[in-house]
Amino acid sequence: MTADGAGGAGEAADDAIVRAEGLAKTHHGEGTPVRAVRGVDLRVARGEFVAVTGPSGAGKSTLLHLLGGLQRPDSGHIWIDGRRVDGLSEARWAVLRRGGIGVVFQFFNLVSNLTVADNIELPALLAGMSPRDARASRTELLGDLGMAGKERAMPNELSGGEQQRVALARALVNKPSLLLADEPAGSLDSTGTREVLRLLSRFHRSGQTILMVTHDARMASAADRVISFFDGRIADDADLGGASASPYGGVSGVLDLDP
Ligand SMILES: Nc1ncnc2c1ncn2[C@@H]1O[C@H](COP(=O)(O)OP(=O)(O)OP(=O)(O)O)[C@@H](O)[C@H]1O
Repeated sequence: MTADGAGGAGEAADDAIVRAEGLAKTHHGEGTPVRAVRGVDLRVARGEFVAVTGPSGAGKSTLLHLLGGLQRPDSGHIWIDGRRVDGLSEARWAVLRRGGIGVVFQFFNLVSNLTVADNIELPALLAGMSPRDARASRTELLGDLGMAGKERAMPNELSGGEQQRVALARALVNKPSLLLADEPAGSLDSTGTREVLRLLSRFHRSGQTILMVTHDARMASAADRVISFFDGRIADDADLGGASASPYGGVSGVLDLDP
């Protein structure tokens, strides 16, 4: 095993951005412990767009939290970009999320006393981007998300959907090798969903690896691959054959969201 724990012959040839083996997590809240993730093996190749779907309570968000270092597995191993990460400290996970992993969750977690512009630029500046490049990147992302002109707004002046888009822009500003997204259009109307989907598809076409949890079949059908999660396990893993090569996903009418 190497110093960072990524051992084994052939490791260097593995183009997986994410690899997990035997991942398990039980939540000990009030009442009976919940076995949310029960032995998951997963491999996401560089450049893939993977959707994770499944019923409420299946463990999808827990899986994403484990892969983003926001919760710790009880057992199993995780590699990100070939590097073993399940033993990393909180601080090292934070560094990884700042640089290599963009995370956008259902709750936007924007900094309430910073403007939209500052919320998006902050992670870029923390990762060492020049103020000029951070500003340019922020302007492009806000334009793509239909939010140009909202730079100086405070998060509490935005609708939920707008906050969601700012959170997505913030997650993408550092061009992370992996985007983890939990219901990235969860609170958006059909127009907002369409914008987010278009943006995700565009980033994916330019090489962005995306692992997205969604309840929305329209969102899922934009992915290359759909994993059905059930009772803490992968119940099905279907390759859609590069569906997202089309800007609107591979399923006819996927973006025909309006009633
Ligand atoms: N912090 C926690 N403490 C206790 N139980 C938890 C905790 N987080 C999740 N759970 C439980 O673990 C199970 C899986 O939850 P999780 O949020 O991962 O499922 P999900 O598939 O993402 O659901 P949803 O689609 O409703 O978001 C559920 O039964 C949930 O109640």
